[in-house]
Amino acid sequence: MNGPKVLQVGPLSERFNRRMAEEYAAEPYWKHVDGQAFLAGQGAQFEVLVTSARFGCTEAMLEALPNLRAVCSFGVGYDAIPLEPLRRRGIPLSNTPDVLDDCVADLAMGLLIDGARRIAEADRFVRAGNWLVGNFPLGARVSGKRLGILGLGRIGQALARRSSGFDMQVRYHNRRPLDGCPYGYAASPVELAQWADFLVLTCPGGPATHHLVNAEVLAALGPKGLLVNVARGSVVDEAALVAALAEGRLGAAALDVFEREPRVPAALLDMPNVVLLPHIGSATEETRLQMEELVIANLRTFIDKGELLTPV
Ligand SMILES: O=CC(=O)O
Repeated sequence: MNGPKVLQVGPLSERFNRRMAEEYAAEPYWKHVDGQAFLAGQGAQFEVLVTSARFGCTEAMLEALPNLRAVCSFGVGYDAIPLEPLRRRGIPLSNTPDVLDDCVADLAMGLLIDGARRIAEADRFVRAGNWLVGNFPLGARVSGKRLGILGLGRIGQALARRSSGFDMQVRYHNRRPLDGCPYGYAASPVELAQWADFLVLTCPGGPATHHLVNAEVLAALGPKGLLVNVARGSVVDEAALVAALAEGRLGAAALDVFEREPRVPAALLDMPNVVLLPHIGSATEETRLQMEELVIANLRTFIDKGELLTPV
């Protein structure tokens, strides 16, 4: 194929990998035993980097790509991609916004209901034969409760819309209040957590939100509070979360993301009041296909017009 040489950092679906190889002759970086050594010899030929929220890339990789002109990433978060070197070199980055909002918001709602009504725990109870011995303990009501959303962006707003079907009151915290927003604004994460029954994290990851949910926020959420995280593990001080749950200072947690994925703190594995998912927010057939199409649409637009369709 004529056109810019493409380097693909990590494998996505087989369908996507095949398209990248057949239609764009993309070089599969992950197949090189010593990727950095490969780039040291061959890096100068690549002009476009295709990666994902999960694989990201390192500063060393960017340095070994002196002719890089664009980065196209699969996923909405880009905290695994070093932005400063890209900005310095004027290299644009695209992500896949909008197409995954509904699925991530659906999962947040599912986790919220699971955490409050103890669905996964009740399932384990039945499977273990415990129903034959006694009744399952009561959960917490979902409808009519107070929903605090930390990060009212596109996904947070999709969640807020869903919560209206459950007659919930909604408040949020962002760095600044949103103009014309129908929901109440809390001036800090602590203030939001103090008010909320359920605190759901839908903010971006990265340095600006690192450990935004700390011991103080968890204490404010309290022994009846539920924390739901579909954002990034780095937003929560995981050690403080484990301690708060272990000591009964936080009611429950329902988590799709962790600080050191795929590693989950061992202490959480044995806690009945914790729901643990393997980062599946956008993981549906329909949404993943749309995300793939959007990566390819960005790549195509860059090849044809020298610009990206959904630049960050
Ligand atoms: O976590 C997934 C994403 O950022 O899309």
